[in-house]
Amino acid sequence: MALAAARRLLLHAGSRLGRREAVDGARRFANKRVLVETEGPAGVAVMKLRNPPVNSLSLECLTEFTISLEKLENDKSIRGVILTSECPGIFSAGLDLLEMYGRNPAHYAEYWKNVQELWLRLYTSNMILVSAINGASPAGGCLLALCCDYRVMADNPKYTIGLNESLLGIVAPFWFKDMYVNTIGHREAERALQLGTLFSPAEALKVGVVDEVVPEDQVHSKARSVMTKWLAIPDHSRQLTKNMMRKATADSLIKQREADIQNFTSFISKDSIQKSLHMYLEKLKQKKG
Ligand SMILES: CCCCC/C=C\C/C=C\CCC/C=C/C(=O)SCCNC(=O)CCNC(=O)[C@H](O)C(C)(C)COP(=O)(O)OP(=O)(O)OC[C@H]1O[C@@H](n2cnc3c(N)ncnc32)[C@H](O)[C@@H]1OP(=O)(O)O
Repeated sequence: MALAAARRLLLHAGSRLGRREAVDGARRFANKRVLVETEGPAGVAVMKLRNPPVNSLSLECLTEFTISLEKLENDKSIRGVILTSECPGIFSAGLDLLEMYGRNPAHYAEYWKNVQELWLRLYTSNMILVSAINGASPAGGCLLALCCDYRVMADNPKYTIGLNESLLGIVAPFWFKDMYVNTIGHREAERALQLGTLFSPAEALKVGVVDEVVPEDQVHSKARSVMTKWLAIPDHSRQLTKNMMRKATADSLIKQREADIQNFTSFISKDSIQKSLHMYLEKLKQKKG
């Protein structure tokens, strides 16, 4: 209930801000953790995640992201979205570990419902989505990129991308796995999921996790030029084709959303899984020295 009220408030605040910030035909609206600007080719919005330090997908961030996407979907002048990050060196650190550790089952269920919601919206969006991956992109960060129609990644060997859940002692759910298989094929996905592989940009390009790797200072211009190419395709034929390619994967979650929430909740609540997450969080802390 509280979340629904927050959602209404944010939608309202976002539209007021959108009007107030209109300058020279470029428009912007912002929630605390997501900034949306329309710039560049007509009909294109740039969506920037800004949840420092690492753009982890906290419940608030997921909610704001979903609302921003909903607003763009409802704006018939917007045909494409470039998804990127405002946090230096990080695209997104994925799901927020603190939402999955040390909480109660009701919280886990609420969190997972919102993860599902964002995924379904992104994966089935009618808009053209291009990701400009300008930093590290593990697990849920990789998931965001995989939802896009095209992925451009910065050529910086410090940045890695992949579904690394197994390294945390957790398991990517079937719909993460399905999307990975759809993108890189069964054998590569099987290996990468079991090993929790985080690919360098060059490796990611080789296996097909990303479509293009460009020098870091060209990620945004390349994403824009890719977008221009995709915009040249009639919307109706592109959208019907996208739907044909993605519907079965999305439907398999839609058919069992409740069961999936329950699976997640009981899995993540297990002592052994909480212990693994604790160890992983400690490792992240120790890394700092
Ligand atoms: C058959 C049964 C199946 C049942 C299955 C059912 C359901 C499925 C169950 C579970 C599915 C869960 C799916 C999970 C998906 C995820 O996305 S999990 C998150 C994975 N993310 C990561 O592994 C990334 C971890 N972070 C890093 O590697 C690094 O932080 C970095 C992103 C590379 C950035 O490095 P750096 O710039 O050096 O920053 P720091 O490491 O110092 O981090 C800064 C602070 O941020 C905190 N942090 C980092 N990542 C996260 C995160 N994901 N969530 C929350 N917080 C994070 C980090 O701890 C630092 O905090 P402090 O400053 O120390 O407080």
